[in-house]
Amino acid sequence: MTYAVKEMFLTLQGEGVHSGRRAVFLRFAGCNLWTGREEDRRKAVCQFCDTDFVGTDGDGGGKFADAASLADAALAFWGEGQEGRYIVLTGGEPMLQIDEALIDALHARGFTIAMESNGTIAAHPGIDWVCISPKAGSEVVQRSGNELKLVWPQPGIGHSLADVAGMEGWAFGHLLIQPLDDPNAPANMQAAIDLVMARPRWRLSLQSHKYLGLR
Ligand SMILES: C[S@@+](CC[C@H](N)C(=O)[O-])C[C@H]1O[C@@H](n2cnc3c(N)ncnc32)[C@H](O)[C@@H]1O
Ligand SMILES: Nc1nc2[nH]cc(C(=O)O)c2c(=O)[nH]1
Ligand code: SF4
Ligand SMILES: [Mg+2]
Repeated sequence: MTYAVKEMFLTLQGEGVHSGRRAVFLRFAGCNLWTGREEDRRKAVCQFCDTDFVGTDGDGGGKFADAASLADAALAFWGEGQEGRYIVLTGGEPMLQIDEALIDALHARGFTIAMESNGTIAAHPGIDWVCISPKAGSEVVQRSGNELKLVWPQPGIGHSLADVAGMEGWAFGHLLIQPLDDPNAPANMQAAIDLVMARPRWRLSLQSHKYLGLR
């Protein structure tokens, strides 16, 4: 299997429970909820994406012929040291490309594997930390995992508290609300705070890399 990778880089995980953790980010090309082209955004299922995942032309990106060469490249980004090796598989939608061979190759190199997914494709069982971020208008089939990270407010979910209550019945270890980053960011932040104040099982997740000037 060949893998199409948009970019790879070493940074701190900016979001969620592991925010602040040193991590290699492996961003796969392509998504099933948007083509990634601006002219298609308004008709996409997911319309608020903050990420360029088109093509393989980013730093550290490319087409990798097999799992071993991709895992070797990821290890090179981590650098020296065996402790705490952590990789975040994201995209685009990573479950379009993740397979057993890649999971095994990353584990063989000592990585703990995290994934950021929209949940429309069942998560690979070998992933160590599963983060699912539901998108209004899509069918979330992956209703269990480590963290559920709901972008808020979200037209279609954001105005229906029943949807939020329903998600509280899913099998996640942590429930997180992440403010929608768009031109209404200040109001979105307040809406996210209001939701967490009203529903104490949820906690606020900030995209800290954007405040820190990290990738
Ligand atoms: C770019 S997505 C890639 C992984 C996967 N496709 C997904 O949606 O979970 C990574 C994370 O960024 C979040 N995200 C994307 N655009 C955002 C925005 N404008 N504001 C806040 N979070 C956003 C997603 O919900 C997801 O949790
Ligand atoms: N620093 C940093 N943390 C992140 N957490 C999730 C991200 C993503 O785009 O999946 C992301 C990202 O793009 N950068
Ligand atoms: S599902 Fe994820 S990668 Fe795809 S368009 Fe939405 S936020 Fe972007
Ligand atoms: Mg991002």
